Amino acid sequence: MSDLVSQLMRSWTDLMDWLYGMFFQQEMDLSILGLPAAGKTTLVTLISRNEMIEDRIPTRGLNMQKYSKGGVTLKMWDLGGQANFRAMWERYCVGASAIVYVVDAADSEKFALSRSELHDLLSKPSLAGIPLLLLGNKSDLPAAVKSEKELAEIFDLASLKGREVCAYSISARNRTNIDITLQWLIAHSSKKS
Ligand SMILES: Nc1nc2c(ncn2[C@@H]2O[C@H](COP(=O)(O)OP(=O)(O)OP(=O)(O)O)[C@@H](O)[C@H]2O)c(=O)[nH]1
Ligand SMILES: [Mg+2]
Repeated sequence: MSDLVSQLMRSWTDLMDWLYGMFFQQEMDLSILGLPAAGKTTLVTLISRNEMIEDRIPTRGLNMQKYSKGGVTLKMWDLGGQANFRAMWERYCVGASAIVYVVDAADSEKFALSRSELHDLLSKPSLAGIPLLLLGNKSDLPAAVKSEKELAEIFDLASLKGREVCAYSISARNRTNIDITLQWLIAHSSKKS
């Protein structure tokens, strides 16, 4: 009986999501950035296809994958992290609803470089005011910094003024905190019809 009730509730929620989507469809462009091997493509593939990719294939240039729920479609622009691709990060962030900056929270040797790339990017006047979500990925690894407060300190997020800023500890591999990540993106991205 309770199975039937929960199934009916799910169908009702799906119907409401679909109806809402028919009338209030919104599309958001998200730029997913970070140093090589931070886990950007892994995360984006998990969100859009619910698949965990194991092969390490560095992104050359960019690729785009979508995720839709209810009336919201997230267009996730996954940009390559190698030095020669970083030059185009700014171009793909202009006009974005939010910037998602992924760091390998277990690779402390790269924190300084990752922080300076983040701050260089966000100092561009063309990107003023765009919300930032910093994701400390690979929380499944023992060496990972898992405290969100510590991540915010390491990446000096307090100095970023004039925009929404948040940090979450996640694991794309273990699917940890992916739900709150999606909630933040949907709630904090500026709305575009
Ligand atoms: N342990 C662990 N490994 C992960 C996690 N997410 C990604 N990885 C691994 O990290 C490596 C790099 O992942 P990618 O998603 O290709 O990294 P990327 O940020 O897209 O890298 P570029 O495209 O080169 O900029 C792969 O071997 C992934 O399997 C995670 O949450 N935990
Ligand atoms: Mg990639």
